Amino acid sequence: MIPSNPAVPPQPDLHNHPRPALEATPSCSWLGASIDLREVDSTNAFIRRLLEGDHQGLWPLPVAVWTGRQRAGKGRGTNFWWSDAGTLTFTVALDPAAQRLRLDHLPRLALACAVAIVDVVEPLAPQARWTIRWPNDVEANNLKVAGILPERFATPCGDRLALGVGLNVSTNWNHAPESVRRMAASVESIRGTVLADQERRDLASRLLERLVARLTQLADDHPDLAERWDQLDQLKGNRVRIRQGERVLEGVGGGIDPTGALRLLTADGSIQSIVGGVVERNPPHG
Ligand SMILES: O=C(O)CCCC[C@@H]1SC[C@@H]2NC(=O)N[C@@H]21
Repeated sequence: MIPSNPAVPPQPDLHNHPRPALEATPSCSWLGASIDLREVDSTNAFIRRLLEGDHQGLWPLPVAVWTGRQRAGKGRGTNFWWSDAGTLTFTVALDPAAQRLRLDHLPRLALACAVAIVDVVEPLAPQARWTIRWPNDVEANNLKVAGILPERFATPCGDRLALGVGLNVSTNWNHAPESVRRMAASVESIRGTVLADQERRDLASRLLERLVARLTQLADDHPDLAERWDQLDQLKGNRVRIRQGERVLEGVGGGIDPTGALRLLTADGSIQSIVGGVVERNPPHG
């Protein structure tokens, strides 16, 4: 089906021939364990049960959970996350101490992961304009290609982090809700052609590889990481409206600072550091 947003060119039909499934058990020495589920409610919810269950201390973190289908995919806040088997869907559970991550790194976790995703997808569709939509989306040509859901769990073994990723690789939008179709795209629809079988096979392990590299930069407070997310910032120079519960903040995006906060340049000339909230799509002009 063609998206109804007139600004969005029709997405090519890339789904009429059989292709290998997305590789969901990549070999990666960084992972202590990899669990591949045909179907689950949500990989983040599964990880939470794993980390809070009886055998919590026995799991060799990092653990990744992969699935071809989520019945109740979670987005940020109360949002749901729609996907199909063409979406690379996984959650990695981390022990922050083992990754040398401190509390103040946590707000930057999704950004580091977003940069890792761009590292992998940009070479597959280099003609597109790849951006990070603060705080946790990866977009191409202003269409959402990946969402990231970081969560923190307090367990008897200590704090644990879950990093949930949904990356639309070859998603078939025919059965997606209209609201999703209007704003989403896949790597293949952005590229305009299907990926080669080998590119599909390599995607998950490439992504893990880049994730490890970017998490290491985060732990080291390496300036390249912050420089990269600032370069990729979609909101920079654009009108932004952010909802924080009942509160609405308006201004112009002034970049993402090294702590991961969004700088908002407001009409009264001040700069506000925003650490949370929901960024509205299509804020009114004015
Ligand atoms: O865009 C968002 O608001 C975040 C979407 C995150 C989706 C991923 S898919 C894997 C993991 N499991 C979930 O239930 N959600 C995350």
